[in-house]
Amino acid sequence: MDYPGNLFVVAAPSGAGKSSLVKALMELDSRVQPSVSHTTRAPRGQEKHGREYFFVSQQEFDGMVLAEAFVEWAHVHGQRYGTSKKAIEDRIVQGADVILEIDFQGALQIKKVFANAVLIFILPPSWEELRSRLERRGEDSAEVIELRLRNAALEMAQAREFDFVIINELFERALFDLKAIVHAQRLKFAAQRRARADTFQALNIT
Ligand SMILES: Nc1nc2c(ncn2[C@@H]2O[C@H](COP(=O)(O)OP(=O)(O)O)[C@@H](O)[C@H]2O)c(=O)[nH]1
Ligand SMILES: Nc1ncnc2c1ncn2[C@@H]1O[C@H](COP(=O)(O)OP(=O)(O)O)[C@@H](O)[C@H]1O
Repeated sequence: MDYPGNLFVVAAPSGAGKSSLVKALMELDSRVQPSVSHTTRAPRGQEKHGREYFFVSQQEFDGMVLAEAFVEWAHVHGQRYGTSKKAIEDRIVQGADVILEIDFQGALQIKKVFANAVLIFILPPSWEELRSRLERRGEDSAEVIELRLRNAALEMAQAREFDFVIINELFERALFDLKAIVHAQRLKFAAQRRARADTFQALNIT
């Protein structure tokens, strides 16, 4: 499938800094729009329905799975999370670049459906720093933090499957890398689309 917009997928273990990086990228680059996922987990302090996530019940999530409303969904940290078709398709058809913050299982599913999706993995500089960021964020209980750290090893083992890996040690440096990847890939895909359109025209392919 080919659309005028591009898909960027960012995955990382919890606490590596992906939400902060994606938020900062969107402030710098208005062509990048978020995909808002559905989840069965409860909202955290400042989170709003429809902004960070659509917070739904298990039954609502089941209904969406049955209705084939998701491009991908997965079990993560004991909850379910999914990207709806609605969250991305309209926007990439209109030429926007959509960025998905999802786990590695979802990222690999997306790559199967959208072969041109750009997969970016964010790594923390060390285990100590990952733990301390989760603790400093202060949003999760001690048990939830331990679960997320246990799952982090499995998630980080998937980093090699991604197109790009960014180490988020210094925030500004990691943001620069993310911005550079998005800009370079955008230019690459635009050039490919132009070359294909020119060739189709030259060969009278309609
Ligand atoms: N597969 C999939 N994973 C998602 C989706 N939305 C969020 N996630 C992932 O679920 C995990 C937990 O997210 P969240 O509860 O917001 O915690 P955080 O990553 O610590 O901020 C993260 O790895 C997210 O990237 C989605 O739509 N699909
Ligand atoms: N490079 C960094 N250096 C120090 N702290 C960071 C850095 N990047 C993010 N953080 C902090 O780490 C915590 C986790 O970041 P967050 O973006 O919520 O991670 P994720 O979305 O991957 O779970 C937040 O408190 C955030 O402000």
